[in-house]
Amino acid sequence: MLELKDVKKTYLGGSTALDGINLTIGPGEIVGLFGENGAGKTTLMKCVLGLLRYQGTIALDGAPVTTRNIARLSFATCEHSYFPALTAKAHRAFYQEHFPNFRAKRFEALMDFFQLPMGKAIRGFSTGQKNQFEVILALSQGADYILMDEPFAGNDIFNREDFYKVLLGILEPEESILLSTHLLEEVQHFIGRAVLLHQGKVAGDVTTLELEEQGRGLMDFVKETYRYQADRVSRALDHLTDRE
Ligand SMILES: Nc1ncnc2c1ncn2[C@@H]1O[C@H](COP(=O)(O)OP(=O)(O)OP(=O)(O)O)[C@@H](O)[C@H]1O
Repeated sequence: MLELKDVKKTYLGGSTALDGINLTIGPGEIVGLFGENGAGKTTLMKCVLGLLRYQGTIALDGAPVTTRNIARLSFATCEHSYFPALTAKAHRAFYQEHFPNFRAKRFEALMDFFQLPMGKAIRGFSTGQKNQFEVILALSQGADYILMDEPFAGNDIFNREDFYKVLLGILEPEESILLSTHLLEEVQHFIGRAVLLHQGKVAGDVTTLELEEQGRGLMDFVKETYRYQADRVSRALDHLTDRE
């Protein structure tokens, strides 16, 4: 169980990115993390991983996240965490040595799925391939909480859609995913729960089962939560062009 209690993050210079986040993610949950640009999604993940200082508490099965349990968390980010000069083969050897639960079979199956070469330095991959490799590492590390922050920037729709299907097929029941993305419609059949952030606060939290029971779609829920203003574009244009 990953538990965030009253987590606050204020960056130097005074910008409040997280404003009292309470969130619990249990084993096996696949959670979509949504929110406008600047809502706090990346900051939340970085706090969980201990990459940023924060106020409040974050615990993994009741224990703080430290070097003792950090391997239970993995992170795929478009800021990338792989070694650009190393090949996939060298990454496999490195991960095998440093992560006792490394899933070599999954690593190879995903390399094969994305048709990535084992013997080429990652810096020679295309942007989309680099992101694919980042995701492969996060999924193969052997973590039970896998955090993915906009993992598919630069990937084509065919790769993304097939990938979600493959992912659902390979995940073990105890593996949890926290996936931040703006591609809401694309992941709606993949996730089991949606958490909506707005200005550093949890604005909505719903399971897809609850939505089904209410006969509502994820898009309806999101629009209602954000009180989506259909006339936003025209108002902005009016404002920009000084129309009355
Ligand atoms: N290093 C930083 N220094 C100062 N402010 C920051 C820093 N990183 C993020 N912020 C601010 O914190 C807030 C949350 O940013 P964050 O990157 O977590 O949002 P996000 O939801 O991931 O956005 P996006 O969808 O655009 O990636 C924003 O107001 C942002 O400007």
